Amino acid sequence: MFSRPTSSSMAFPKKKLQGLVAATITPMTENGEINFSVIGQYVDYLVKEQGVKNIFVNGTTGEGLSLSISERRQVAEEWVTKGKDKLDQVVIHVGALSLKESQELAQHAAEIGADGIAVIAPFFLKPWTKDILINFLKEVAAAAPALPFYYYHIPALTGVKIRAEELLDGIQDKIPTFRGLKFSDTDLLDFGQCVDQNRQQQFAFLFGVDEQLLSALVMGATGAVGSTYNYLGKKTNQMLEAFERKDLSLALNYQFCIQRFINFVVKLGFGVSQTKAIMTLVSGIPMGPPRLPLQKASREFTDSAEAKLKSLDFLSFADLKDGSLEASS
Ligand SMILES: CC(=O)N[C@@H]([C@@H](O)[C@H](O)[C@H](O)CO)[C@@H](O)CC(=O)C(=O)O
Repeated sequence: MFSRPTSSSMAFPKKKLQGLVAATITPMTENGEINFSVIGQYVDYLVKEQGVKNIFVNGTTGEGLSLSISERRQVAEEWVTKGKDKLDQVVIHVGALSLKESQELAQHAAEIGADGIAVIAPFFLKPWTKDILINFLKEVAAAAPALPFYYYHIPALTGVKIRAEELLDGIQDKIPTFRGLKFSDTDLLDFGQCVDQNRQQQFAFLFGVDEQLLSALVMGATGAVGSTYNYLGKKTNQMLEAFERKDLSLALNYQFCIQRFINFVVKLGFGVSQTKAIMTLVSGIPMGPPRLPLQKASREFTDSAEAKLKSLDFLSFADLKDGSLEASS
């Protein structure tokens, strides 16, 4: 299944991770098994229909922490294999409660030729200080010494509230492979200070709250990782282009439009299950149900989301593929 040279013999990718990064969904069958058969089609959809060429695998959206270690390895391999010569970068989230498991996944990511690894803070027995968290991350990063390392900051889910700004202070002395931050939090003071205090570094600052991306771009975000880029990648890329051209008014129009959709679904109850249902609807690729403890999105949710997407002109009726509703009944 491995189709790329091993990373131990490769230098870091020359290009900094930037632009949109889709936090991939892990497609599943109705029986709850991973549906590897649609991943090739999923890659093509992201690249051709959404203009998204970077992915973040086995993260929150990918239900990475709900998969077994063996499943995580297989999912990572499938994305790397199917993304070869099509995707720019494949970053694998290898965070786990067990340091050993995290190291095993990091090493595996290097072996299969992934472009980077990311790690969340362990969230059951938690690190309570910056130094302890750094020690954990350092041990994981050391298992893949040739891969760029990203810290995945998502305090609302991990419960680890150590500020990213504090963590980044001197981080490369401890973790030489550190290349950036995936910041999934709404604290723009913390995010802005991460950028401001590390201007001399070439770090990637990847923002993870899709509905607030424009504000983060103003603060210096160099890219974004998120669930909505699976199906709103094209729209968000238009916002990025407007921002690049310094057409802030147009960029704001795009952001507001995206916010209208996210605001609508958040009020209905929005999470990974709903992301699976929306992606099935928009792409026509069956994403299947989520794994317990998550519950499948209701038919009512999907119908409302579909109506909203149409009213915002995010898809024409022709964009809806046959059978696209099957996973949301
Ligand atoms: C809590 C959560 O799932 N946040 C999403 C966002 O993309 C989020 O779905 C979006 O901003 C809508 O609220 C991402 O930050 C998660 C992510 O990047 C991942 O799946 O690893």
